[in-house]
Amino acid sequence: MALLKSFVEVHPDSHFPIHNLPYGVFKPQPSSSPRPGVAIGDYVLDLSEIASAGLFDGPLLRNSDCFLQPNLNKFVSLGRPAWKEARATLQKLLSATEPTLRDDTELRQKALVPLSSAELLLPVVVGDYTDFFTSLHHTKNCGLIFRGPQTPVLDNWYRLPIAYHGRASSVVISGTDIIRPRGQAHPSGGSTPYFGPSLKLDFELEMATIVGPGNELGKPVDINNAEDHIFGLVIMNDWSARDIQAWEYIPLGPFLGKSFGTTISPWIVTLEALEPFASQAPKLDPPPLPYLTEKVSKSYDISLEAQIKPAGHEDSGVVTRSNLKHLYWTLTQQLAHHTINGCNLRPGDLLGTGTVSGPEPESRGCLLELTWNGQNAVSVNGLDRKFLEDGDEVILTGYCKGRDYTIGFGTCSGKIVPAAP
Ligand SMILES: O=C(O)/C=C/C(=O)CC(=O)CC(=O)O
Ligand SMILES: [Ca+2]
Ligand SMILES: [Mg+2]
Repeated sequence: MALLKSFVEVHPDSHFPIHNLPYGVFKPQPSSSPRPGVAIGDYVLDLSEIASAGLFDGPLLRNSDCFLQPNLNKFVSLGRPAWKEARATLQKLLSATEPTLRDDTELRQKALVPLSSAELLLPVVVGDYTDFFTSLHHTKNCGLIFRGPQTPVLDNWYRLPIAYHGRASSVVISGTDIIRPRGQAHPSGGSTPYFGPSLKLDFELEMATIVGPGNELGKPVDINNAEDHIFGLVIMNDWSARDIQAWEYIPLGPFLGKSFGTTISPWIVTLEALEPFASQAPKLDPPPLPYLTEKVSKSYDISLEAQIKPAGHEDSGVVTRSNLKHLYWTLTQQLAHHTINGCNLRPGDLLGTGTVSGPEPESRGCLLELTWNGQNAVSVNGLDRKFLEDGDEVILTGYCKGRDYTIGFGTCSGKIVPAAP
């Protein structure tokens, strides 16, 4: 690629260089209406202003009102040709050599909003949320902890990407407080369930696909077209109450132990921006059925990290570092499998990858694994943690490091506040 540089100054460590241009939804002022934007350095470019100025002048977006909406659902429904057109238009408008926006003081002042003053909102209306379970390391560790050493990973796991249907209503944007859930749990050794605030509140370090056009009911997505239905990715924290979960989820799966809150990062990083970081996906053994066999099987090299910031502390401490490339099933296999029975996906649906644990003990993606269900503590700035305490803030982040730039996701954070009385 020719040297791409913006007239907007971008710090070399910024997550948001001109190569990224992730999409979000924001309000420039508390009283403004929500509108789409892309992040560039320390600014958000207001796409409603760019559209109103007639600057989306390509054939697909010229007459579209997709950027005059309070969410990105319409834009993501348009599909890859429109996404590529928007990216080309925006990279040109923001480039150092293009005068249209650079030299129009009035438009620049309206359209470039400092990130520090913007309120970031959920980028899409999430109609449905599904969570997969595609890290072999996470699956093995959970199996050993919850089910013992006999068969920590069941045979079906290697044959299909296992998932459960999550709860879309409690998907929240980064920065939203998470109220410690109350519920039933089985006390060890006891026969009567305990009821009260969860004693084993955990985070899960995940990423999630934001679905693009989706499919009609009854018409599965072919595995080799599945990529056309992936608009981009976000970082996700699938908060989990391990005590509630362990007691309630046999035999039907996760329910109240997970549905009290799921946090996503505000910026959707597109597959176009991630393409330079695509890598060969792991070889599956046994080979998958034909409907899950893809001509090109891609992973992405995305470094992931979880930090905890205890109440009253200035600094956060890193508790784990992992990478999206550790996943066994690809994003496209997850998506194609989801539709194989005819189930329809809709624009803005959220498909969690599952907890992204790596092979080393330091790369485990949740406290359940890191502390082996509370048997050991991890150290956070000199404090011991087995599970999350009130006031703890969990900060997830992810990025791809290129030679001259970083493609980042920003942060996905949430603070635990005490349970309702
Ligand atoms: O293995 C279990 O019993 C439980 C696993 C989870 O809670 C993980 C889940 O939400 C899916 C994932 O994040 O991989
Ligand atoms: Ca999960
Ligand atoms: Mg959840």
